Amino acid sequence: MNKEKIEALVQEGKMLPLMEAFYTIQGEGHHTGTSAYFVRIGGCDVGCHWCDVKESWDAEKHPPTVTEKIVDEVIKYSDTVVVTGGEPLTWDMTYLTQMLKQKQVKIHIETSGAYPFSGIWDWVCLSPKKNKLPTKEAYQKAQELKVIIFNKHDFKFAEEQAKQVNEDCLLYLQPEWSVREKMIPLIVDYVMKNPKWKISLQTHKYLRIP
Ligand SMILES: C[S@@+](CC[C@H](N)C(=O)[O-])C[C@H]1O[C@@H](n2cnc3c(N)ncnc32)[C@H](O)[C@@H]1O
Ligand SMILES: Nc1nc2[nH]cc(C(=O)O)c2c(=O)[nH]1
Ligand code: SF4
Ligand SMILES: [Mg+2]
Repeated sequence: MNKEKIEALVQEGKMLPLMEAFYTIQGEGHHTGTSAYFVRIGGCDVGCHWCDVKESWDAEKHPPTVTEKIVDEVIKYSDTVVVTGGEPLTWDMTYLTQMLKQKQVKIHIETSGAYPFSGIWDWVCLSPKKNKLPTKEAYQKAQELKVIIFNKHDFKFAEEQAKQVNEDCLLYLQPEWSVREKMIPLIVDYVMKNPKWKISLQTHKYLRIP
């Protein structure tokens, strides 16, 4: 297939730059501890300095993969998929999620919400970033707000973000991994004083699984 044809299919969401896909345990947030198949799609321009998957940023480094093939792999492993990245909303998620729904898969997304919302989702985990705030639609669709705490100012950012989501949205504070030792005591204290929040830890890193 020539380059133009591939680019056109990627634009339509019929091919996607796939970085990796793996069956594991959801390590973070509301569904922590539950098995799921992860699909990590390359491409992200948000630029978080502490991002733990910087290799995902450049979409050109990840091979355009036929969306049906991604779906065929998912159903071999799990009835639940977590679509992550990179930033999955860089791409049109309509086709991928339609194909997954046809197979009765429960579809979760991990997103910064920074790009136009697309796709049909059973669970939206929104993790807003200061340098590129979520769209209005992302705030409305989020079932879970997961704010990363890198420094003290991030508690204020978390409260501002909590005002934007719908009233049923679950609220999580997650320590940035490299500063976890310093920030966990502050998060513990904050959640005890502000019980609408819960703690989310990257448990897969403690478990040493993908
Ligand atoms: C790698 S991102 C990919 C999905 C999407 N771009 C986003 O940021 O939500 C997946 C999750 O990991 C979180 N994350 C990334 N780097 C982290 C770090 N160093 N410590 C804690 N959480 C991190 C993100 O905030 C997001 O909730
Ligand atoms: N086990 C596991 N759980 C996760 N939850 C969100 C992840 C992500 O990178 O989006 C992630 C991940 O990379 N691994
Ligand atoms: S938005 Fe997500 S993938 Fe993009 S840099 Fe930030 S944490 Fe990494
Ligand atoms: Mg991760």
